[in-house]
This record gives sequence, structure tokens and C-alpha cells, in this order.
Amino acid sequence: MAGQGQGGAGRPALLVKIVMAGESCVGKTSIVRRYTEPGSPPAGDPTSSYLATIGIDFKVKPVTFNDTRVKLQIWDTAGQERFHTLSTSYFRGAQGFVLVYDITNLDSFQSITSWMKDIHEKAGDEVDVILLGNKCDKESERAVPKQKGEKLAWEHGIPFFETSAKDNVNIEDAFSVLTKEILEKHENEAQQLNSQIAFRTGGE
Ligand SMILES: Nc1nc2c(ncn2[C@@H]2O[C@H](COP(=O)(O)OP(=O)(O)OP(=O)(O)O)[C@@H](O)[C@H]2O)c(=O)[nH]1
Repeated sequence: MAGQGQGGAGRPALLVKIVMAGESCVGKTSIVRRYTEPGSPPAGDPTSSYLATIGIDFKVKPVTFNDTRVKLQIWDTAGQERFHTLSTSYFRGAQGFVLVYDITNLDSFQSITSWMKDIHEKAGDEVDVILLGNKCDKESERAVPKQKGEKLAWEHGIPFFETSAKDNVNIEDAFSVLTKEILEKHENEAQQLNSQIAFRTGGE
């Protein structure tokens, strides 16, 4: 776990770093905004146009799972992915990745395998990844069948959702599943550490 966030009353919140990954324009910023600012205008709304941010930006979302307070720090790129220049520091220290493609854009789906490779090379094999096929509200423009997304996720052993940042479909669920996986891993690590300590100290 990255460390401890600022706590209010009681125990401090755990700080979890999640990184958005995937090609430009697949909807990463819209997904983050939908999740962290529920009142913001929906993506795909002609009256709303999200500016591609400059540099690396992150948003914080406080959540609670089984009495554990967590601060999700969600890092979003600003189009640097176009040039494949995402630096190692962007990946470093992340516990989770939200890997996004656009169901209306076959190229964005075909790039997922190289994104997976990049993530594991730069962040290690232990990180949790979730695959999202975004813009599922655009059924008439679909270029990637849902089964293809499911199959790819299955091959990589990761959860999969089709999402719509525009219609708020599966956004909350996707982040919940990823956060739970990260916390479970963290709990296992803590338990292992405790049992090692108990073993070394003769169970004291
Ligand atoms: N219909 C529809 N449009 C979406 C959805 N999500 C995002 N968009 C639109 O897709 C475009 C790109 O969205 P962004 O959120 O900027 O995509 P991004 O991946 O962050 O792009 P970069 O900032 O270039 O990295 C915008 O015009 C959004 O309004 C969605 O679920 N449905």
C-alpha cells in the first residue's frame, strides 16, 4: 500500500494509487470525472467538452470498504499516451490500473495488449488491472464485440466491464471491484507478514 492518507477522526485512511491507461480519447478523463464528481455534466453531451488536460493530474475519492477508509488517488494522463511517452514515475507506486478502450474504436482495443505489457514492465506483475470497454451507449457504432473484451480479460485473468461515462453505466462497480481486489491483496500481505512474525517469535 502506498501509505496513509490524512485521516479524520479514528484511523487514518489508506492511500491507494490507481492509474488510468489506454489510448487517447477512449474516455479516461470522463470516467474519472463521472466517478469523482458525480454532479459534473455527462461525457458525450454536446454542451460539455472536456479539455484534454496538460500534464499529469490526479483526483481523490474517499471510499469505505468493510470499515476500512480508503483514499483513492486516481491519476489521469493528458494525452501523452498519444506519443507513448508516459514516464515510469506515472506508473511507479500504483496498486491498480484502469485500462480503457473504446468499443467504437478497434485500434484502441488492439492496443490493449501492448498497454498490459507496458504496465507489467513498469509497475510489476503484482498490480491489479481492470479492463473497461467504454462508450457502450454507442451500440450502433460498436466495432468491438463484447465477447472479444471478455475473452481478452479472461486471458489476462482480470475483471472486465463495459461502461458508459455518458450514461453512468458500471463506473461505480468497476472502481469497487478494483479497490476490493487491491484491499484483499493488501490484507493477505498483512496476514502473511503477521504469521511470519508469529512464526519467528514463536507465536507471541
Ligand atoms: N458517447 C460517449 N462519449 C464519451 C464517453 N466517454 C467519453 N466520451 C467522449 O469521448 C471524448 C474523449 O473523452 P475523454 O474523457 O477526453 O478521453 P481521454 O481518454 O481522457 O482522452 P485524452 O485526454 O486525450 O487522454 C469526449 O468527447 C467525451 O465526451 C461515453 O461513455 N459515451
